[in-house]
Amino acid sequence: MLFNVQRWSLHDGPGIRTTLFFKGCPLRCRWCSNPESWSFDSQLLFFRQRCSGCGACVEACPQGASQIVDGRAVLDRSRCTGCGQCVAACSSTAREVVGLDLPVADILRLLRRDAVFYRSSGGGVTFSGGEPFAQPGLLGQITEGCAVAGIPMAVETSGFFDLDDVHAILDEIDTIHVDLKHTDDAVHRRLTGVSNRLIIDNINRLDTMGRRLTLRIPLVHGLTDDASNIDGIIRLCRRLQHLAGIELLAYHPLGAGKYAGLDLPYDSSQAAPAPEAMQRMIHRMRDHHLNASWVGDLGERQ
Ligand SMILES: C[S@@+](CC[C@H](N)C(=O)[O-])C[C@H]1O[C@@H](n2cnc3c(N)ncnc32)[C@H](O)[C@@H]1O
Ligand code: SF4
Ligand code: SF4
Repeated sequence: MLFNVQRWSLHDGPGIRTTLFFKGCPLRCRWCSNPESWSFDSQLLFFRQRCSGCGACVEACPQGASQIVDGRAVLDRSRCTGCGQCVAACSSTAREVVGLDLPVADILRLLRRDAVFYRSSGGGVTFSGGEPFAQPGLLGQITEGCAVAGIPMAVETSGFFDLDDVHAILDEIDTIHVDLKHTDDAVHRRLTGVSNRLIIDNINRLDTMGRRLTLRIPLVHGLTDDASNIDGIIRLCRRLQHLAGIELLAYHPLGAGKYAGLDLPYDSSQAAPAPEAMQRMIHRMRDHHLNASWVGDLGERQ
């Protein structure tokens, strides 16, 4: 299952791209801008502040998951199946279903339609998410179709996957971006819910296989921008033989509103490091002859 297909994307790799967002992720990064990607199932986003209290959703819901309480709808998520029947009924646009169960043939048709733009711009398709490698069956069928159609492929991954399971898929993918959120395992567990051992192991194994990868570090002030993390990343990168570069991503709050729509808590005190601190980190990495750059929210590079 996907949760979004973004055409004409200019920021997820070279040229004009189509980005496929895979639904489902084994991590729970505190700052994640795509919380609607976490569950592998279709889900309802419900924006209560837009609700007029008309009750149309109560009528439409076959599960009895919606009720009107104090003039506004209340959603019982333990009953909601994400079927989406209430979405069309809601004239206040307070409801949206996330989850696209598209046949692979339709996805490939869409990509082939844009192939002319990929060719003229050096672009292609980018697999993002969520975690694309958490759905190896779907990803494998798409990469196979893209390889036949000659469509260049890139991936944005958390690095948290079983490399032996996705070896053949990786062989088809031209450009690899792997995140490393924190080099300290205990901190990584606290911030993302999982150990970083598999991720670091995969980065080292990909390098040993001769794969050129770009390492991405999301920088959240007070969580991932500490000197020991930056030093750990420098140490790791200096050992890699085929590193294409390091991209520092400053935290942005663009996903904050979606947490409320999913009834998930969000820490709105999170912030990006100051621009001068970002520059200092980049210079520190460059002092170690690492090709580091700062990629802004709109993909602009410094
Ligand atoms: C949404 S993730 C999807 C791919 C994969 N799950 C991962 O984490 O690499 C795509 C990129 O967005 C970054 N990202 C996620 N939330 C962010 C935020 N609030 N601010 C800045 N970058 C963020 C991630 O670090 C990752 O590099
Ligand atoms: S998505 Fe389906 S189950 Fe959930 S509230 Fe709407 S109609 Fe009911
Ligand atoms: S790994 Fe990526 S998609 Fe998953 S929670 Fe972290 S930032 Fe979000």
